[in-house]
Amino acid sequence: MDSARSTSSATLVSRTTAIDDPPFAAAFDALPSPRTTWSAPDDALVIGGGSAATLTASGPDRFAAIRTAAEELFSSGDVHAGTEAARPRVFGGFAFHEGACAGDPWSSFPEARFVLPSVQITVADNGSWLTVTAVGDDASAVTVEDRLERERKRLAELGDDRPEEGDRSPQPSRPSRPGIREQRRTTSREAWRGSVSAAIDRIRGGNLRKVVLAQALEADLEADFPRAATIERLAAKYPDCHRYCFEPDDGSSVFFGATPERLVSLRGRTVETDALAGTTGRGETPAEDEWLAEELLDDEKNVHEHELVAETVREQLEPYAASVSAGARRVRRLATVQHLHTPITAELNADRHVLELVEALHPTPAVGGLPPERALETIHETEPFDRGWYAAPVGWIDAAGNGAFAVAIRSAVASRRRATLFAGVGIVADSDPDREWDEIQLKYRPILDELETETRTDGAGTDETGRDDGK
Ligand SMILES: C=C(O[C@@H]1C=C(C(=O)O)C=C[C@H]1O)C(=O)O
Repeated sequence: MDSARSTSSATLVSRTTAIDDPPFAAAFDALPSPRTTWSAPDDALVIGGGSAATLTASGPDRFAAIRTAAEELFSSGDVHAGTEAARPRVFGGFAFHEGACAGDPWSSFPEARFVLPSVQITVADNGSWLTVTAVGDDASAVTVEDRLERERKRLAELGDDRPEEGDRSPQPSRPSRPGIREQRRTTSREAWRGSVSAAIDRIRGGNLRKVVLAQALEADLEADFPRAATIERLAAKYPDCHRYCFEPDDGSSVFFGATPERLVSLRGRTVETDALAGTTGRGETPAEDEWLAEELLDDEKNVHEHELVAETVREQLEPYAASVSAGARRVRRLATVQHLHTPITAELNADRHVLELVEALHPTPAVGGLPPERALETIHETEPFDRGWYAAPVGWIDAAGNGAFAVAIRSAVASRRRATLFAGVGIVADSDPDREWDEIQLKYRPILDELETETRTDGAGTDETGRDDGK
């Protein structure tokens, strides 16, 4: 049954104060669960803790249900945000499809869940801010302002532990990477070849144009998974990506990642989105990188795979838009892979809520396929694991219905001693199962590099495939 549940009932009270730049890991560790972090190249860094209100929903109507619940939550408010970046926003995400959160490691993740943090740290271009928010009959300006002052003092004490400039005394080091004791794949190389061939048969049979097939990799960790340190390292390594982390209510695990793919951002009537599909590796040298990029731009199979996405995104936006325009196709270079990328912008023909666009666009053929129903059927029949929030929309919504959503790829769920990683590839008629297998290994690298004790520098994935060829 579909459901929408909100723990909010009455007024929202929110107060913000300017603070010194907080030490990320100490601030993250000091906040209560459920914690959220969000940062993007054109967005402030947010670290949220606790919940002033939680919106959850399930079933096919989960997008509309969250929208209604968010509109209700934001319908009345006593807000002194001080700066735009610290205005009340709910942060969260959706399951890839209905029923995707049934099994491990997703059982604590609802099919849609957004949290209005009770304490939020915002690091924006114009400084750092601390916000306290409460919702409900007993929320009052006095109690929120009291709490703000207490949280400010607590945070300032964390900041006191930082070295003075020029202080050369030994500093506590970041927790190191946990190390991997054992890895298990959901899909053997043989099973993969079989699934890709079957998908290609469907495509050649005319039923399907493209399908994105994914795998999961379960890693048992040698030491506890260091949440804050991992998020910090991903932020340093992937400054051009959307970085996200979401804890379920019980804080028992965390879904996190650094994705190059924006699903949609809406500000007023201006929409920005990306078509991102078609992949090659990184070279050993700048010249080799260039050569691989040129080859990718000219490669018929990758360009076809990419154009299916770009065309579909444009078509899906058209009913909502006064104008849609696409930039030139280019190559997006990341630490371990390079992708074909087309930036797409649109002006809407009427005021819309960002979740209307999220629902219209998800899943794009970059993570689902074409036609969507056939692709989803193929995914269901093929993948032996639950996608959960992998490859689904994650982001934020504000009171005006603006928002920013990313596609949650290059991601994993980690509990104390276990991480489950996800990666997928687009299959078209002339895909080669072994090359697609190799591409999946490259797409695990951003997360795997944060779990293994030794970081490799070549980015080619040979170590991983060499140790375990998936048989
Ligand atoms: C599905 C993933 O990536 C998607 C698939 C791509 C491809 O097939 O070339 C490229 C980028 C993403 O749109 C993933 O990383 O898990």
